[in-house]
Formats: sequence, structure tokens, C-alpha cells
Amino acid sequence: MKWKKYTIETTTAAEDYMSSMLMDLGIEGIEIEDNIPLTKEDQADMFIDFLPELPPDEGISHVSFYIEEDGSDQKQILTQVKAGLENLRKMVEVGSGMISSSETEDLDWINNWKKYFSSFTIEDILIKPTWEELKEEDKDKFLIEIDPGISFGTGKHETTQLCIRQLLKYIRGNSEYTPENKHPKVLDVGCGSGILSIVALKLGASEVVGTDLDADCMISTKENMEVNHLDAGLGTFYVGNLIDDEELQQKVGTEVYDIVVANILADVIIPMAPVIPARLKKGGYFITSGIIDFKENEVKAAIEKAGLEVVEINHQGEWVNITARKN
Ligand SMILES: C[S@@+](CC[C@H](N)C(=O)[O-])C[C@H]1O[C@@H](n2cnc3c(N)ncnc32)[C@H](O)[C@@H]1O
Repeated sequence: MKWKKYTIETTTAAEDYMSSMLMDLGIEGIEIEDNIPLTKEDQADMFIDFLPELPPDEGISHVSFYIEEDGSDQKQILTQVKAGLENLRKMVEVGSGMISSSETEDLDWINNWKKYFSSFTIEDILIKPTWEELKEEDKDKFLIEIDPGISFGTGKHETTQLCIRQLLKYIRGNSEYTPENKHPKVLDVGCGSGILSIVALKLGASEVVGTDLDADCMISTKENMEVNHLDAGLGTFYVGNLIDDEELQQKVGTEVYDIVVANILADVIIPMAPVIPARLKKGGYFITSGIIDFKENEVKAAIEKAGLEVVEINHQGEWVNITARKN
């Protein structure tokens, strides 16, 4: 599909008004480029732990939007955008308001990333996108099928893989480690696509409870449970923030989990560490990742301060997994 990209030069003060005006006109896929650093909340939502140095913010912003080349009345939309822009001038400094245009190559916003997600294995687990056909030679493999939709969690990210390896070890066991409980109850904080809950259940977990800030993850997780033939009753998933939502903490429960897994971000795991020991049974494990290597010591200190004993630290690329025990 061919798209035409239009870019409005405006001010950082007007960029939100500008995108809201465009959305009111039914335009989706709006892009904002400015030199304002992301907030901590935006960083957490976007799973970004470190940011490039930006040039100084001079108050200039470029707001771009895309219109399908065929099938839309470009002229009419542009007239509406120009009228909307002039209306905004009465409320806020919109700057030059100059609109430039360029052609883009074929774009399929929702599905393009799928080209980069194909089957792969972690130890003996085959992770396969739901849309890929299962090869004859893979029919007997330990299979997890995933469509993350708009949630995080194809399994390709180093942090997810670090957690999967720990689930393999602490649920199934391996040569150096034999778990006492082969059917643990698992809490998956930041469940995303549900991939870690599904791996845990497929490895033998008796039940999983998951949480995420993002309501869309509930849909992806539910659908992925179904695709993997897991009974819906094996998993309960809640939207919310375990760090400070006492109602959620109560729903999730106290001293009921053999394993808590949380693949989020160092800046989220640090404030979350104090509420983890209360969720774990004595002897239970906290498996966490999403930690960029230069924040390893900070996260380790927070986990130890919360009263857990760090038993393992693993690395993959620039990412870290910390596993800790409640003694
Ligand atoms: C890196 S993704 C992990 C997804 C999946 N568990 C995996 O390992 O691939 C992190 C998820 O944590 C969620 N998240 C961020 N902060 C959170 C918080 N305070 N509580 C629960 N979930 C959170 C995000 O919405 C996102 O879905």
C-alpha cells in the first residue's frame, strides 16, 4: 500500500493540539518528532531504558501523518487540516505551520513487524508465530505458539529468553538443579503477550496469575492461552500496578507463589522489589529481567534490601536476569 507522508512544522506547545486535531479528522498513525526527552512513564511503556543525547529543545516540533495514496481524497483532507491549523492559531502558538510532503514505500503499519518474527528455539522449546505453518519435522517438539498482537512478548527479546531459561530451570529442573515443586503456582508481573505464563503452564505450573498496566495485554494473553490449548481456568489476569495498588495486591494474594517472574525494566523493578517477598511462599523464587547491564547493581541492591537472597545473575547481550530466593 502506498502512502503519502505530510509533515507540519509547528511548536512543541502546539504538538498535542495538532495531533488531537488530526485524530478528530479521522487520521491515524501520527508521528511527533521533537527534542523533548521522554518521561519515566513513557520510557516504561515503550520499554526503553536508556535514551540518546538530544540536541537542545528549541521548541520546534514536526508532526507527521500519512494518507493512503489511492482511495482517499487528499485535497479535501489537506483543506481540513489547514482549516484546523488556522483554528489552533487562535488558542496556541503554532509556529510556521508549513506542510511538506513526501512519498513512502509500501507500509503495513500493523503487520510489517511480522516479517521479522519467525520460529526459533530456546533450549528445546520451539516458539512459533501463530501464522507460520508447523513443519512436519517439528510436530513432536515442545511448542509454544504466539501472536503478541500489539503487546510485548514474541520471545525474541533477550530479556524474555533469560526468563524462559530460568523458568525451565526452576520448574522443570536441569542437571544442576532439581525443583522441589514440579507444579508451582506462578505470578507473571508485566505479562504482555502472556508468553511467560504460557511457558510456565506448559512446563507444569499448576496455575498462573498475571498482571499488566496495559489492558490490551489481557486480550493477547487470553488469545495466546487459547491457541496453546490451555484452559482459561489455569490463568487469572489483572490490569494494574502491583507497586502501589493495594486492592490488586490483595487480589494477587499473600505468600501464595512458588515463583514470581517479572520481565519489566530496572526502573520499575526497583520500586516493585519491596512488594515481591510478601507474594512469595518461603523458599520461593523471584525471577526478574528487563534490566540493562549498567543498572544490575542498583536492581540487585533493591532486591537484597527487600529481604531476598540473590542466587543467580545471568547475562544475554546487554541484558541481565537476577534470580533471588525468599529464605
Ligand atoms: C518487556 S514487557 C514483558 C512482556 C512479557 N512478559 C515478556 O517477557 O516478553 C514488559 C511489560 O510490563 C508491563 N509493565 C510496565 N510496568 C508495569 C508495572 N508496574 N506493572 C505491571 N506491568 C507493567 C508493560 O506494559 C509490558 O507489557
